[in-house]
This record gives sequence, structure tokens and C-alpha cells, in this order.
Amino acid sequence: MSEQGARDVLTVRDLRREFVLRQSAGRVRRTKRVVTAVDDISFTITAGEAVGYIGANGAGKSTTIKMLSGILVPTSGTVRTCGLDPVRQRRELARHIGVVFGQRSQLWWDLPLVESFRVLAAIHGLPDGAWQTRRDELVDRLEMADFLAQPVRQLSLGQRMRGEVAAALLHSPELVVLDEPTIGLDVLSKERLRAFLRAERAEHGTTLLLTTHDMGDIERLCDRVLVVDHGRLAYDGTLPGLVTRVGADRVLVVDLVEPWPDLVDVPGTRHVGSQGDGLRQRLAFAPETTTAATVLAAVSERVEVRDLAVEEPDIEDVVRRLYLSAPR
Ligand SMILES: Nc1ncnc2c1ncn2[C@@H]1O[C@H](COP(=O)(O)OP(=O)(O)OP(=O)(O)O)[C@@H](O)[C@H]1O
Repeated sequence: MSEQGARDVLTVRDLRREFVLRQSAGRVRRTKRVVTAVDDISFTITAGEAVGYIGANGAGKSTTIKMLSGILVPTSGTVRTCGLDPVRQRRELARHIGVVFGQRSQLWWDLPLVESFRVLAAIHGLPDGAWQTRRDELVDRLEMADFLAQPVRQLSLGQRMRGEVAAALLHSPELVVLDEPTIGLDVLSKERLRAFLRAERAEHGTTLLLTTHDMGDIERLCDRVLVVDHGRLAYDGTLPGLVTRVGADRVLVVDLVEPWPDLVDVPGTRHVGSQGDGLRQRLAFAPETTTAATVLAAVSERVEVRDLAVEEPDIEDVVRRLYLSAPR
């Protein structure tokens, strides 16, 4: 137990995974190279937490997730997922965990989507009546009624992802692991999926662990972030804490009522671009020294603002900065 009363859903201690790559070097000689994908990582996640697992391409995110869900055997270290050994007790674990891999489907491509739910209910041994109620709830919440009868291979990416999420949640698992759940989705579909996951967590106390390259996923869904860098844990804390630590700027984008010269004299900001004769201007500011509201007030003293948006630094940028600032 990590906190009073909070149950540990994931306990990872000194987790390591190496891959041995054999390359041919000449006609007979073969060389061996060891890649350490996950390098002695430790962390604990308690029931009801929503945690983002982020890092650059090749940092070791998918490898970690595969070990947590029993797909891959660790080289060393220990994992307990929902109190179980994910490799030895994989079948039992399947009752407690739901896994969504954005790039890989767990649906039956030639069957109508609704049939996949029937098959999954049978696999999980869900009681008749109860699973149909859950299915109907998921169909309603994920707005899937219109395409339930279509074979999965005919679905759009956004429709299929809703199907994947419903399939992973049909048995109401206590832990849901999502690998890039919103990849390739349009803005509206992303928002819908995030809203659904937030509601699931609020209602059922579901624990969420997700990998993503989308800062929006982290902002909307997660209250804790783990950053992995070259297989090692580089940060464990909140998103604002991470942004402050690396000093990443936010950008206030203002649309003005009339064309205006570049706003280069707004205190605490750096002018980073103008479009349309200065009708749209972008001002970068450090969130630890000023706020979007203060910057907006200063801009409004100079010129009338019609619309605004605040852009967050993207994950790649934050991770790169963390990497550059870390003692290695
Ligand atoms: N089956 C494998 N055989 C050999 N090397 C592997 C294998 N799987 C992963 N790796 C290597 O391990 C490292 C970590 O890969 P991993 O897929 O975990 O990264 P990731 O953080 O999920 O990346 P991405 O954001 O691109 O999905 C990479 O160097 C990758 O090439």
C-alpha cells in the first residue's frame, strides 16, 4: 500500500528488459548486440490513479506495457499487476485488466462489431444478462449504435477505436492500459474518447495507464506523469511540475480585431510569430513567471482581442528538454 487505504494496482521493481540482436558481419561471422529497452525501472500505481507514461520514440514505453500485461517476459526485476504475476498468472490477470493497443486490434475483422462483444463475453465467462447491460451502456456512451452491425474491417479508425475501447472494458476491469489510444483520431473523436475514459474512471474508480505522444491526452486524463528516457525513469510527478521543471513555454495565440504591428513589448513574453498582417499573433511565456490571463490583460491594453487560444508545449519538446537538463 502506498498511501493510507489506497491499494496498489501496479508494483514495478527494478524492471529490466534486454533484447539480443544478432547481426551478420561477413559471410560466417555473426555479432551480438544487446539493446536495453527498459533499464531497471521502479514505480507504484495505486487504485484509481490515471497515469501517463510518456517518452520519445524507442524510449521503452511499449516494452514496459507489454511486461505489465504479461505479453513479454522481463529479463530481471519484478512486476505485480492487480496483485498477480502477469506472465505466470496471465489468464487470471485477463479478468482484471483491459488492454488497448492503438496499432493492434483485438476485434474479429470479418465479424460485425457486435459479434466481437459476444465472443469476448464468452471468453471472459461473463454472466448472461449482465454483460448485455454493460455492452448497451458502452454502446450508448461511445455512440456506437450506428455501426454495431458492420464488419470491423469496414469501420473508420475512429469507429474501430471506440470498438477497441469497449472490447477492453466490457468485463469492467479495474486496470485499463492504453497504448496510444488516440493516435490518428480527429480532434472531436479524441475529445469524445477522453471524456468517456474520464467518466469511466469517475464512476467505477478504474485505474488508467496510458502511453501517448499527445499532450492533450495527458492534460485531459492524467493526474500523474512518468517520463521514460532511454529505458530509465526520468520524471515522476504532475504535468505542471514537469513543464515547470523543464521550463517549457506556453504560447498565447491572439486573433485581433484589426491588423496590428508585432506585439514585441508585452512584459514577460516573447513574440514568436504573426500571420495575416498581424491579425493573429503568438506570444510565448513561461508559466512559472506569468499567466495567460496576465498576458491577455497586457495585450488587451494595447489592442482589441477577438479570440484566443493557449497552446501547450508538445510532449516531444518537454521530453527533449528534460533529457537535455538531466545529469547523465
Ligand atoms: N522485439 C524487439 N526486438 C529487438 N528490439 C526491440 C524489440 N522491441 C523493442 N525493441 C527496442 O527496444 C527499444 C524500446 O522500444 P519500445 O517499443 O518499447 O519504445 P517506445 O517507447 O514504445 O517507442 P514508440 O513511441 O516509438 O512506440 C527500442 O530501441 C526498440 O528498437
